[in-house]
Amino acid sequence: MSTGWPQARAGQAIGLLGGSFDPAHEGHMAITLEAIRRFRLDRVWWLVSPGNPLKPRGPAPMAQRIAQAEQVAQHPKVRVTDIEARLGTRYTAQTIARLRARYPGVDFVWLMGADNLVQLHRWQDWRRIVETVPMGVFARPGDRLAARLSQAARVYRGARLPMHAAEGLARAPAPAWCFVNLPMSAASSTAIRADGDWPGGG
Ligand SMILES: Nc1ncnc2c1ncn2[C@@H]1O[C@H](COP(=O)(O)OP(=O)(O)OP(=O)(O)O)[C@@H](O)[C@H]1O
Ligand SMILES: O=C(O)c1ccc[n+]([C@@H]2O[C@H](COP(=O)([O-])O)[C@@H](O)[C@H]2O)c1
Repeated sequence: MSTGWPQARAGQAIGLLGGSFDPAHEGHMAITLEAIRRFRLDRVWWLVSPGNPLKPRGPAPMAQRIAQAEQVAQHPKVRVTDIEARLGTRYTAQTIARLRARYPGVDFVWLMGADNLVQLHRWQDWRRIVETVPMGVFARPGDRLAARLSQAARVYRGARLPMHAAEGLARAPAPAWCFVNLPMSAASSTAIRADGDWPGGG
């Protein structure tokens, strides 16, 4: 079980993949590995959320989601964490502010799928997030077009880096974001829960 604070040194580039992970699946791993490669990240931390503020249904218990995520995230550069539970945060803007204070000199990059870019403008202090950390956004089946047309993409269209500049994203001053087209994974927690393959699912 991942407890304790992960280590990071000043100068390192750390990707943050926040999620419900209810349960974790190959899609999470696919974007994590792509982020490490494209953005030259030293590590990716999975932030297992105590509960997405926009999702009405509560997730399976934290300990269960963490244990399952650790089975999926078998990679030396990937760390599953309960950081948000420790910090007592579930809003990303607050989490990022607290992490930056706790890890001075570390370059954090927020990672998410295209479906989350579509609704980013509904998150608490969403502009502060975009203006604080660079963001890597990953194509997801069905959401590519909506992501491009999203409010966040339109407001920050001038801050978008082309794919060939992705390796500089972590060191770029915010706002900066990059949309990554990759062989898309159709995996989703919703589908796994619907199949009845996740005991925490409802
Ligand atoms: N197949 C995928 N391709 C791209 N991004 C993904 C994929 N699956 C999850 N993500 C991204 O990973 C992050 C965490 O996802 P989350 O834990 O909510 O899984 P999910 O499959 O989207 O769950 P649910 O179906 O319950 O909404 C989100 O930013 C999400 O967009
Ligand atoms: O900060 C917010 O207002 C906010 C609203 C919705 C989602 N988020 C974060 O987005 C991440 C992805 O959530 P999910 O449930 O789609 O995996 C996770 O870290 C959530 O805490 C954050």
